[in-house]
Amino acid sequence: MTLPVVWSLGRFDSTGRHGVQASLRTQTALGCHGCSVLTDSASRSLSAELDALLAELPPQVIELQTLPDAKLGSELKRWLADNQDALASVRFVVNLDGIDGKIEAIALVCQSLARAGAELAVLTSVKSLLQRSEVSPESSFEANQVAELAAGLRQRLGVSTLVVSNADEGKLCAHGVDLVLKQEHYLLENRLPKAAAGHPLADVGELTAGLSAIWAQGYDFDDALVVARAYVNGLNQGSAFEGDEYGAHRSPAAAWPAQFEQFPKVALTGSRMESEFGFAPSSLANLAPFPRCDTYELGLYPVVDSLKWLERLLAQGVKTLQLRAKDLTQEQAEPMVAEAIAMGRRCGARLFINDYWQLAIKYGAYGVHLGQEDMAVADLNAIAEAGICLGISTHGYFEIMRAASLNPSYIALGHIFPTTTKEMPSAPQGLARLSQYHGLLAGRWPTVAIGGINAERAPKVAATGVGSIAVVRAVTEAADLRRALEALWLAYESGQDAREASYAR
Ligand SMILES: Cc1ncc(COP(=O)(O)OP(=O)(O)O)c(N)n1
Ligand SMILES: Cc1ncsc1CCOP(=O)(O)O
Ligand SMILES: [Mg+2]
Repeated sequence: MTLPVVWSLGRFDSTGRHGVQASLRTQTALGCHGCSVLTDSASRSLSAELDALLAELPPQVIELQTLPDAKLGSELKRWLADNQDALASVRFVVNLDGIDGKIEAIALVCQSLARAGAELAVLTSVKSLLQRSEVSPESSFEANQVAELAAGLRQRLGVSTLVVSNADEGKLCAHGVDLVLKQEHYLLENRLPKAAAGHPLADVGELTAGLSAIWAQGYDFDDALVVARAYVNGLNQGSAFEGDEYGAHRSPAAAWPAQFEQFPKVALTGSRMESEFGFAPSSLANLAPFPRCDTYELGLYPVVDSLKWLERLLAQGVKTLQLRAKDLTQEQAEPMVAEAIAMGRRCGARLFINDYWQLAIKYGAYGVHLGQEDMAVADLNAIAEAGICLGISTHGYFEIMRAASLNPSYIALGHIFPTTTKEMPSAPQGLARLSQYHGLLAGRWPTVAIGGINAERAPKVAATGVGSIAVVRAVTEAADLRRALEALWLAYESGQDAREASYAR
């Protein structure tokens, strides 16, 4: 196994609790090889050290915890500019809170990185944001003011991504919030535990270290941030106070986050929090709950594009299925959707309608399936009020948490393997990630795996404990439909023990 390499540029802390040593612990716990470069020792040549490290262990991510003094700062800037090509695919994470007052210095370094074409995220706390904007953190301020100041800071620093964390419970809102500003924006909501005496809460330092380690493993930025926040929440929840003791301290049990409660909620467009920050008017404040599916185990789930296929599958006793007819106008789709819903009802099947949610409401479908983009534009209040089940597509941790915030009827996880049925903008998730995702959601929502699944791969998919296997080609391209369904069912049934074990975790 090849470990991703992450560099931390920061200070030495002889207690081992802060600085590069703390980052190293996080990098190791989260599955990376960490390299440490000290920025508080002027006795060495920084560029010679970075040259040697670049030759031997080129990084996927560089974490800048603190900026060196003016002399080493200029040397670092020069080195970054001289190595633009070699650094073009490296991502950078900067902990602005570790950089005392040197806003010009950090802006210079950021601009030099931007020229290298590198992806660059700067993380800071609300307190530090206000201080840098010359607003007293003690004075009262509104969430929308913070969003405005953050937008200004992002521009001043010239960075693609700025994350502002609020860890001061009660100051900004009653909960912890990460405000993420990119070309678009989003808000992560965290339940903040109280700090125990003598055990300060982990915050931006741990978040930058965790983000670096997870981003280095090929996750998209938003997925990496959500997992890093879950890691920090995990440190701050029970585990931080239950680890082994050393001196007067406890060693937090650092590990890949696997508990749903650790993960932040992603605020939905139209949520109360989005409106507090001045982003979108509140429209989902009184969203009725979506119906629960009658089981966590939706079983084999064929997704097809015609009434003919639905008829054949219903005749074979299939009980969960989807009509996915693309690119029709509402008028063209209406008779097909109406008939599909009537057929599903006659056979006592759970029939989901993809995309055409207005028609699903009009004809009283069992359920609707929506993608992430549809979620933002569909009338979710109308779907919930009509009492229609809702399934949501996801493609990684961030989207899973956004879907979960909606409390839908099921969550689909895809695409697991390469597929030719649909052009996918993201990479296949694979079985290991499917297992992690299902582990988070088991016993809370029914899960559905989709993408490239056939009879040969289905037993491995079922072994993850996932509650349903959705297929297109494995059914529509089968030479013998009855046999294909039998093989897929057999594979699904082989996962029964794994499914039961997953609810108990
Ligand atoms: C069970 C299931 N999972 C995912 C999808 C994909 O839905 P969506 O993201 O809306 O994309 P299209 O299917 O509309 O192309 C699905 N249909 N079913
Ligand atoms: C609609 C959809 N959404 C994610 S993958 C997929 C298509 C899956 O098709 P197949 O089972 O033929 O790979
Ligand atoms: Mg769709």
